Amino acid sequence: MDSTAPDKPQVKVIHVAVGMVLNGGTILIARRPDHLHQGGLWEFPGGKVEEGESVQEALARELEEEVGITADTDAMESLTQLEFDYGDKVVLLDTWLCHAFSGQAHGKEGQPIEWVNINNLDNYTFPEANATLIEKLREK
Ligand SMILES: Nc1nc2c([nH]c(=O)n2[C@@H]2O[C@H](COP(=O)(O)OP(=O)(O)OP(=O)(O)O)[C@@H](O)[C@H]2O)c(=O)[nH]1
Ligand SMILES: [Mg+2]
Repeated sequence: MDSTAPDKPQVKVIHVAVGMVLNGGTILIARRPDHLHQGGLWEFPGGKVEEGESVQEALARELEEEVGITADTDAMESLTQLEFDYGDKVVLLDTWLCHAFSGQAHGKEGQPIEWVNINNLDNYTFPEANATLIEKLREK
Protein backbone atom coordinates (compact mmCIF):
# COMPACT_ATOMS: atom_id res chain seq x y z
CA MET A 1 0.00 0.00 0.00
CA ASP A 2 1.17 3.47 -0.79
CA SER A 3 1.55 5.12 2.61
CA THR A 4 1.60 8.56 1.02
CA ALA A 5 -1.88 8.15 -0.47
CA PRO A 6 -4.27 10.51 1.28
CA ASP A 7 -7.38 9.05 2.97
CA LYS A 8 -9.48 11.90 1.73
CA PRO A 9 -9.05 14.74 -0.72
CA GLN A 10 -6.97 17.58 0.73
CA VAL A 11 -9.22 20.55 1.36
CA LYS A 12 -8.03 24.09 1.24
CA VAL A 13 -8.06 25.81 4.61
CA ILE A 14 -9.94 29.12 4.44
CA HIS A 15 -8.03 31.87 6.22
CA VAL A 16 -10.50 34.03 8.11
CA ALA A 17 -9.73 37.27 9.95
CA VAL A 18 -11.95 37.48 13.04
CA GLY A 19 -12.31 40.67 15.07
CA MET A 20 -13.10 40.91 18.75
CA VAL A 21 -13.87 44.60 18.92
CA LEU A 22 -13.70 45.73 22.54
CA ASN A 23 -15.29 48.78 24.13
CA GLY A 24 -15.27 49.20 27.92
CA GLY A 25 -15.94 45.60 28.97
CA THR A 26 -18.25 44.92 26.05
CA ILE A 27 -17.60 43.17 22.75
CA LEU A 28 -19.25 43.56 19.37
CA ILE A 29 -21.22 40.66 17.92
CA ALA A 30 -23.32 40.41 14.78
CA ARG A 31 -25.85 37.87 13.57
CA ARG A 32 -24.86 36.01 10.43
CA PRO A 33 -27.33 36.31 7.58
CA ASP A 34 -29.40 33.12 7.27
CA HIS A 35 -28.15 32.16 3.80
CA LEU A 36 -24.46 32.03 4.78
CA HIS A 37 -22.44 29.13 6.22
CA GLN A 38 -23.42 28.90 9.93
CA GLY A 39 -26.23 31.35 9.14
CA GLY A 40 -28.50 32.69 11.88
CA LEU A 41 -25.82 32.30 14.55
CA TRP A 42 -24.01 35.15 16.25
CA GLU A 43 -20.38 35.82 15.29
CA PHE A 44 -17.52 38.20 15.71
CA PRO A 45 -17.35 40.29 12.55
CA GLY A 46 -14.72 39.35 10.00
CA GLY A 47 -14.19 37.43 6.82
CA LYS A 48 -11.82 35.84 4.38
CA VAL A 49 -8.33 37.18 3.92
CA GLU A 50 -7.87 38.05 0.25
CA GLU A 51 -4.79 37.64 -1.92
CA GLY A 52 -2.12 40.22 -1.12
CA GLU A 53 -3.66 41.41 2.16
CA SER A 54 -2.23 41.13 5.64
CA VAL A 55 -4.63 39.72 8.24
CA GLN A 56 -4.91 43.12 9.89
CA GLU A 57 -5.72 44.76 6.54
CA ALA A 58 -8.34 42.11 5.84
CA LEU A 59 -9.86 42.60 9.26
CA ALA A 60 -9.98 46.39 8.90
CA ARG A 61 -11.67 45.98 5.50
CA GLU A 62 -14.24 43.48 6.81
CA LEU A 63 -15.05 45.64 9.85
CA GLU A 64 -15.67 48.56 7.52
CA GLU A 65 -17.81 46.48 5.12
CA GLU A 66 -19.84 44.62 7.73
CA VAL A 67 -20.28 47.00 10.66
CA GLY A 68 -19.07 50.37 9.35
CA ILE A 69 -16.26 51.03 11.79
CA THR A 70 -12.68 52.07 11.07
CA ALA A 71 -10.37 49.92 13.18
CA ASP A 72 -6.88 51.08 14.05
CA THR A 73 -4.59 48.30 12.75
CA ASP A 74 -1.85 49.38 15.20
CA ALA A 75 -4.23 48.64 18.08
CA MET A 76 -4.98 45.07 16.97
CA GLU A 77 -3.59 42.32 19.20
CA SER A 78 -3.39 38.70 18.07
CA LEU A 79 -5.42 36.41 20.36
CA THR A 80 -5.18 33.00 18.72
CA GLN A 81 -5.21 31.05 15.46
CA LEU A 82 -7.68 28.20 15.56
CA GLU A 83 -8.14 25.66 12.78
CA PHE A 84 -11.58 24.08 12.76
CA ASP A 85 -13.12 21.45 10.49
CA TYR A 86 -16.86 21.91 9.96
CA GLY A 87 -17.05 18.85 7.72
CA ASP A 88 -18.13 20.92 4.72
CA LYS A 89 -15.22 23.34 5.10
CA VAL A 90 -12.08 23.90 7.12
CA VAL A 91 -11.41 27.38 8.47
CA LEU A 92 -8.42 28.98 10.14
CA LEU A 93 -9.90 31.56 12.50
CA ASP A 94 -7.14 34.15 12.87
CA THR A 95 -8.58 36.06 15.80
CA TRP A 96 -7.59 39.55 16.92
CA LEU A 97 -8.53 41.85 19.76
CA CYS A 98 -9.34 45.30 18.39
CA HIS A 99 -8.62 47.90 21.03
CA ALA A 100 -9.34 51.09 19.07
CA PHE A 101 -11.71 52.15 16.31
CA SER A 102 -13.69 55.13 15.13
CA GLY A 103 -17.25 55.33 13.90
CA GLN A 104 -20.56 53.98 15.14
CA ALA A 105 -21.07 50.24 14.66
CA HIS A 106 -24.19 49.27 12.72
CA GLY A 107 -25.15 46.23 10.65
CA LYS A 108 -24.36 47.41 7.14
CA GLU A 109 -25.81 44.30 5.57
CA GLY A 110 -29.00 44.64 7.62
CA GLN A 111 -27.80 42.18 10.25
CA PRO A 112 -28.53 42.75 13.94
CA ILE A 113 -25.52 43.74 16.03
CA GLU A 114 -25.05 44.04 19.78
CA TRP A 115 -22.46 45.20 22.27
CA VAL A 116 -22.41 42.45 24.87
CA ASN A 117 -20.69 42.23 28.22
CA ILE A 118 -17.98 39.58 27.95
CA ASN A 119 -19.59 37.69 30.86
CA ASN A 120 -22.89 37.44 28.96
CA LEU A 121 -21.61 35.84 25.75
CA ASP A 122 -23.04 32.51 26.92
CA ASN A 123 -26.53 33.87 26.22
CA TYR A 124 -25.86 33.84 22.46
CA THR A 125 -25.46 30.94 20.07
CA PHE A 126 -22.22 30.98 18.06
CA PRO A 127 -20.68 28.59 15.52
CA GLU A 128 -19.07 25.61 17.23
CA ALA A 129 -15.50 26.85 16.86
CA ASN A 130 -16.25 30.00 18.83
CA ALA A 131 -16.36 28.25 22.21
CA THR A 132 -12.57 27.98 22.12
CA LEU A 133 -12.20 31.60 20.97
CA ILE A 134 -14.36 32.83 23.85
CA GLU A 135 -12.38 30.71 26.31
CA LYS A 136 -9.14 32.32 25.08
CA LEU A 137 -10.69 35.77 25.44
CA ARG A 138 -11.64 35.08 29.05
CA GLU A 139 -8.10 33.89 29.84
CA LYS A 140 -6.83 37.35 28.91
N1 LIG B 1 -16.53 36.16 10.67
C1 LIG B 1 -16.59 35.09 11.42
N2 LIG B 1 -16.54 33.85 10.83
C2 LIG B 1 -16.62 32.78 11.63
C3 LIG B 1 -16.73 32.89 13.06
N3 LIG B 1 -16.78 31.63 13.58
C4 LIG B 1 -16.71 30.76 12.54
O1 LIG B 1 -16.73 29.55 12.64
N4 LIG B 1 -16.62 31.45 11.34
C5 LIG B 1 -16.57 30.84 10.03
O2 LIG B 1 -15.56 31.41 9.24
C6 LIG B 1 -15.95 31.50 7.88
C7 LIG B 1 -15.77 32.98 7.49
O3 LIG B 1 -16.69 33.45 6.80
P1 LIG B 1 -17.37 34.76 6.37
O4 LIG B 1 -18.64 34.30 5.79
O5 LIG B 1 -17.44 35.77 7.46
O6 LIG B 1 -16.41 35.30 5.27
P2 LIG B 1 -16.67 36.57 4.42
O7 LIG B 1 -17.23 37.63 5.32
O8 LIG B 1 -15.40 36.82 3.68
O9 LIG B 1 -17.85 36.15 3.49
P3 LIG B 1 -17.97 36.03 1.94
O10 LIG B 1 -18.28 34.57 1.72
O11 LIG B 1 -19.15 36.90 1.63
O12 LIG B 1 -16.72 36.46 1.31
C8 LIG B 1 -17.37 31.00 7.80
O13 LIG B 1 -17.36 29.66 7.38
C9 LIG B 1 -17.85 31.06 9.24
O14 LIG B 1 -18.80 30.10 9.52
C10 LIG B 1 -16.79 34.17 13.66
O15 LIG B 1 -16.90 34.36 14.87
N5 LIG B 1 -16.72 35.23 12.79
MG1 LIG C 1 -17.97 37.88 7.20
